[in-house]
Amino acid sequence: MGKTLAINAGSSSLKWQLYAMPEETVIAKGIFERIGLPESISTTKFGGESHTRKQNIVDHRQAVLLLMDELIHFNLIKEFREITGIGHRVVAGGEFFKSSTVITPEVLEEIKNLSILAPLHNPANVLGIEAFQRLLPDTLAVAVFDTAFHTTLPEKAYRYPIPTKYYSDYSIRKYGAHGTSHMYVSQEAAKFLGRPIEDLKLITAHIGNGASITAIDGGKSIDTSMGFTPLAGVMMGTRSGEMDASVIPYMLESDPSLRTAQDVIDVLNNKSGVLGVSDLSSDMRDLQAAKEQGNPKAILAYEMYVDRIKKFIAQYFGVLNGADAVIFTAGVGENDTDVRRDVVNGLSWFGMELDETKNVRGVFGEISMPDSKVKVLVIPTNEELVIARDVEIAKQNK
Ligand SMILES: Nc1ncnc2c1ncn2[C@@H]1O[C@H](COP(=O)(O)OP(=O)(O)O)[C@@H](O)[C@H]1O
Ligand SMILES: CC(=O)OP(=O)(O)O
Ligand SMILES: [Mg+2]
Repeated sequence: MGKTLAINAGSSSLKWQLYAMPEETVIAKGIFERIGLPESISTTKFGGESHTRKQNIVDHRQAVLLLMDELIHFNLIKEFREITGIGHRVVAGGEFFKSSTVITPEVLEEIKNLSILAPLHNPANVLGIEAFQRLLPDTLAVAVFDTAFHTTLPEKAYRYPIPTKYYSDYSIRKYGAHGTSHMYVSQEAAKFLGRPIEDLKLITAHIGNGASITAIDGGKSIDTSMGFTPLAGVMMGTRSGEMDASVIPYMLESDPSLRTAQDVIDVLNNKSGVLGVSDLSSDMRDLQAAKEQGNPKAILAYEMYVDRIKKFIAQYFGVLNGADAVIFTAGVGENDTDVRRDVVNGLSWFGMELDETKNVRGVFGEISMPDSKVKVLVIPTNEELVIARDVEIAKQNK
């Protein structure tokens, strides 16, 4: 019973939804974008209204304080204690957290220790958790891990082909990310197709600022494109994705502005991907606009981006030995009709046939032809709903 707040702290954003539970009614939702950059934007939506404000927000702690002010200001809650549960997205749970967990001081300590596995995300997740602990010290708080859904990966998929001691002594392996989203959209896809998920082979493409592709067999993740950290896999807004590891020491040797391995990783995490190749922006909307104007760097960045997504989907046709459906989700996957068209048409040999008339913005469900061997679906993700549901389970177990 009561109101539950679901917090999805990304590297530069904080998305939130306030729910009446257990009815799962959304009372309000919003997003703080461009945290740490000039002109941060906050948007709050409730009862058909939308309020947007521009202000400088230095970190996730300040975003939490502003969020609580807004909830009171817009009369969405009268006092803080109406919130009886808070769910926090945490990207890396390592091998330690296999499912959602009530946050205790020991749990928070462990989440901090796991920051090496998600350097852009876990520190932001921790700031969000700590800010709420100060404001609502007695409220049930639950951590929901991106990695939990991928704990079903078989060893052949999660191990790297390096000496065994690096796994046994240092836990170096593939952990994946975006698991909450891959799980949610795969379950929604099964409902949409009217088939039990146990009978389905699915490839889910979560393409947002961060992006990952997952192979799901019978509802279980069996391979995924992100790795030890969310740097691996496809090319992303600011991240390189897969590349030859030998480049790392060579960048260090050849560029005098780089002093440590961490400096190189910062370039690969924050200055690469679409931003690095286009020299323009990490945002797909900006890239599309520049591409329309014939900007050659933007065209190359776009072609590389689509190429990497195609290759990972093609790989997972191999891992699964065929698939019933490919699902697009997240900011780019849900909105960018060009990316979907070019990926699907470039994989037509695998049995995907796009229905151009259905491939429009805001579409939900099937965008393939009725007789397409592999269905192509667009399913909006909802990580916040899964988070709120896990808080509800924790409330009931209290
Ligand atoms: N209409 C649109 N067309 C193309 N891309 C879009 C559109 N709307 C959002 N995006 C892309 O979605 C990205 C954000 O996706 P999102 O899933 O919110 O990412 P994250 O959770 O990683 O911050 C933006 O960087 C932008 O590139
Ligand atoms: C793990 C990850 O990349 O998350 P996001 O897409 O929210 O940055
Ligand atoms: Mg996201």
